[in-house]
Amino acid sequence: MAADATSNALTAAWESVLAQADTPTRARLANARPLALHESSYLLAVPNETARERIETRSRGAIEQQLSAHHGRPIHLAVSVDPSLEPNLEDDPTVLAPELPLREPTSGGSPSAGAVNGGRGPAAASGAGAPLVNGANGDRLNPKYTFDNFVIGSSNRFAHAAAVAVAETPGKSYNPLMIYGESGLGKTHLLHGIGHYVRQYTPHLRVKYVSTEELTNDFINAISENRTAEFRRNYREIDVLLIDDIQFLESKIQTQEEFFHTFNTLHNAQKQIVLTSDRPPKALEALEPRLRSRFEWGLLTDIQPPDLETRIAILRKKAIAEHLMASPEVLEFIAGKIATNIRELEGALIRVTAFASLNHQAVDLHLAEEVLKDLIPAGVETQITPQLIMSETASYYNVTVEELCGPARTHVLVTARQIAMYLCRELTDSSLPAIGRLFGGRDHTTVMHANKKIRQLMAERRTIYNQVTEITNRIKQAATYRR
Ligand SMILES: Nc1ncnc2c1ncn2[C@@H]1O[C@H](COP(=O)(O)OP(=O)(O)OP(=O)(O)O)[C@@H](O)[C@H]1O
Repeated sequence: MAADATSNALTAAWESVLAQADTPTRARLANARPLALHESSYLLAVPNETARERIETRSRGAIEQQLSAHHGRPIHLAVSVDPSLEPNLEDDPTVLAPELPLREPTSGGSPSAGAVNGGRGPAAASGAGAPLVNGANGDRLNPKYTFDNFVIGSSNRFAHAAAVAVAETPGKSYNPLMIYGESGLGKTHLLHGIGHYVRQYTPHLRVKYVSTEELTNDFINAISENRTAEFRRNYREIDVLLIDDIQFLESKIQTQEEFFHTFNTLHNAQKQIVLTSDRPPKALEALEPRLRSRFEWGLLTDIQPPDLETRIAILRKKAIAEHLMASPEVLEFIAGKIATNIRELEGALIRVTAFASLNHQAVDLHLAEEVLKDLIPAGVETQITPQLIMSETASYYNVTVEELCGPARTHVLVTARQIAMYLCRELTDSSLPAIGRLFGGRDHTTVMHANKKIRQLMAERRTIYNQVTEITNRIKQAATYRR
């Protein structure tokens, strides 16, 4: 009853805001959802960073005024990003649409992409960023991530075999199956591979794929809207539950509690659970011990970085699948350059072939060397830290690091911030949440968004590509100087 009253008060306040809003504000609020009113803070969720920026910069005053009038006391608006509110997970590409009034980069049009480590660059769009489709069971699987497209080598043979075993007899072989390993080594690919396989060969089974971030958002929304029964049905009436990046459950106490019960329900009913993580359960220190121990009940398997032969084989497969023309010696050259992340490996191949095609040149060794000349050789320790990236980016845009981490959302600051976040992800091992914390305590979804946005803009706009390249060069120079 009390919850109903709270929810009614929240809705009534929101309706009063919408009623008073002018047309542009109403458009900005189209997919917004009020989450909670806590004392003098009104919490609103919007689907993406663009919407948040627009509301913060253009509509905050009017909304706060109306909320304060409605409640008869000063109300502060807090806007969070919840990507699940997005009808289609693609972002609004207009966030940085107007060209920025910035000084021109000193070196334009360098063939080397911005990111020195082979960056996910524009290329990544065809990999992890590829669209997810809704399957018959409501699961969302990337059509490219199948077992057929997965190259097996000594580094991933065991994980692949375990994934196939689980896909063939869900709930019977290993439960849960937990695959862990560093970023970009194929964990998500295997998870989707299981999903595809089950859908193809046992279509009556219900498969659900979610990232831990979506799971957490779903749970928060369910609580705030009194829909926990529905949430439980959605996660418990499932035959194969595939959860990506479970490390993001760390420190989320309430979601952990809920997931604990979901896990038990599924496990008791012999339903299959598959998890991926960047670390083994033991290293997930901010996870409840009872969950950690459950993750160890079934089979734990890691994925290691691939050896040279596997890397070449992955590139060959990718080149064939994407109709990219590259000779064996070029593939070997690229595979020799990037050893630790398959996403970067694919990114480098796509960058080389894209550059050749843009400039009507053949993909030969000389061109590949030129395009990838800024890559940091495998195994070389760099002194690139998030702090260095932040200070170099701030100085490039003539802003301070405090401003970069602060709340202001002018176009220049938004671009600078997103590029700095992108480079932190590309050039350092920092996790998304760690980067978010460095940038004034922002959420990891904000960092994820920035990453995706800059990758997309680098592919679409030469200005951004050049700016990222120039800032990267400066960072490298500074890091070399410090060595
Ligand atoms: N063995 C493989 N064969 C073919 N492609 C692979 C293989 N391993 C990884 N890839 C490709 O590398 C890219 C990155 O893989 P994926 O997204 O699965 O990594 P991940 O381990 O889940 O990384 P993260 O932890 O950052 O999410 C994907 O495009 C994937 O298809």
